[in-house]
Amino acid sequence: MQHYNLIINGEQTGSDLDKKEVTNPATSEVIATIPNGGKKEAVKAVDAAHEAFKEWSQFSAYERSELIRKWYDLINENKEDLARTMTIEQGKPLKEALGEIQYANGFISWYAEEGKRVYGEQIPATQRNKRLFVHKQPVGVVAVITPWNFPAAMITRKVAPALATGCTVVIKPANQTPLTALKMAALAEEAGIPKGVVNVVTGDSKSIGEAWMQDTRVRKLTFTGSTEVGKVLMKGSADTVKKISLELGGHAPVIVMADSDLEKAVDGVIASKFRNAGQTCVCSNRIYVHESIADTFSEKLVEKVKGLRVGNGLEEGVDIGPLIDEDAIEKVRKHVEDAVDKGASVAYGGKGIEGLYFEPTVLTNVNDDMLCMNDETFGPVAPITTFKTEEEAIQRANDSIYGLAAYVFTENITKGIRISEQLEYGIVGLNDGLPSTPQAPFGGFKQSGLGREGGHQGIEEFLEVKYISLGL
Ligand SMILES: NC(=O)C1=CN([C@@H]2O[C@H](COP(=O)(O)OP(=O)(O)OC[C@H]3O[C@@H](n4cnc5c(N)ncnc54)[C@H](OP(=O)(O)O)[C@@H]3O)[C@@H](O)[C@H]2O)C=CC1
Ligand SMILES: O=C(O)CCCC(=O)O
Repeated sequence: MQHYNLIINGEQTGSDLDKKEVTNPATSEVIATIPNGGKKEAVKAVDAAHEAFKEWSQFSAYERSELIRKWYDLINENKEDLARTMTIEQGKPLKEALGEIQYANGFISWYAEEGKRVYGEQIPATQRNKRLFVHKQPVGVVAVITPWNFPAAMITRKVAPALATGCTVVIKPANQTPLTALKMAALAEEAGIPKGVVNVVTGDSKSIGEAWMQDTRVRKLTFTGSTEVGKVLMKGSADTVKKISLELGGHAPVIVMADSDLEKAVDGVIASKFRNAGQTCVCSNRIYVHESIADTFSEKLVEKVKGLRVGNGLEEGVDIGPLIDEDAIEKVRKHVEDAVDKGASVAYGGKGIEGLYFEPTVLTNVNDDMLCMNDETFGPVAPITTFKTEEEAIQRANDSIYGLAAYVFTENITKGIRISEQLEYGIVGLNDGLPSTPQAPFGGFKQSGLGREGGHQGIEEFLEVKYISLGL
């Protein structure tokens, strides 16, 4: 079995530490071990990143771009291996893992270019003898904490813009899926990105997080994960007043209007709901269908869901892999049981399968009091409820503490825009079940987070604005 090391200051280190096991959720086999790092390693990583910042921040944007682009090329050359590693540590089907590597690399290629467009400004002065300039500078050392559901893309969506601006990073990938991240960081070294610019620490998340939150040299935290941990990190960052970006939980509503193209709507829900076995924060969680088309929509959805194959993600033709762990299965089971107890019908699926697998499930006759309509299921369950009017659908869709993604299906584009504008969500897929893309801003309203990742908005999160007033 392979043992992976921490990457600090360009060195593979930590083989003397206690080990944590990484398991394959498809088989429950231990596939690798990683160091159980803690405060000491977290501080060493910041030492390295802080030192490396002095040089890396002085590279020109074009020099950094060239190295970041080499990293892109190496990831591309190694995409099959990275995807396989992802499937065995995370569970998602190989075709989806490959798609994620390409998506992740999309952030690298996009920000390799966007770093060249960090423009300043000159502001007209009041007096003749003054010149007013605005510069943008990298914030400094950035702490990056990522979840297990997207082991590659959540890293690059943060690290690529950070590196493009001249920041250096200390990364804590999820301990359940650290291998893809460690391999990608090793490729960054191989690409010639200077030592200390990209550091990775695995281990005791609480100690590592606390060390970084308390360290005044860490100027920014960027996190994707649960709202609960996001709040802990937000509080922890307050003492040193760090900049923070948080990409937290979601509870995406889907509104299917009576005039929607049903094929498009069903395909959109399949894409958004069953991607990564329902384990994304932009997965549709609540499906509001106009009462006049609800039966037809449900029948068509069930027909398509029947065609989804569940199994080990390494097998050809599998669409839905295992969930990440026993807690995830338990949560999904609880949501289905609660819905059935409160009157929902199981139109398809509804049960766990041996191991960490759960049948893709469609529930009908769902109401707003059910757990699945209020709490992120993070599993392959599609709950369908009906509505009578546009106002009712919008009001119920907005009735959530979350505000990450929402979806609307209608062939009337005026209506589609009108509804999209009223939804209190950071991302709206209008006749589109997969809106995420590197060049567009990703992030949420309300308790779904702060800041944006992706797009030109995503690079601003890593920049400080400096105003220089020149007296002539
Ligand atoms: N927005 C999103 O994309 C995601 C949302 N979620 C939601 O959150 C639920 C729980 O998932 P879970 O994986 O537990 O998410 P967490 O928020 O617990 O984990 C996300 C990351 O934060 C780390 N972490 C956990 N606690 C701390 C801490 N005190 N200080 C610093 N870092 C910490 C984790 O480390 P480690 O786990 O390695 O110990 C992991 O790297 C899911 O069921 C889902 O509802 C989950 C993942 C992604
Ligand atoms: O936050 C997540 O669940 C991962 C991001 C998914 C996406 O980029 O579409």
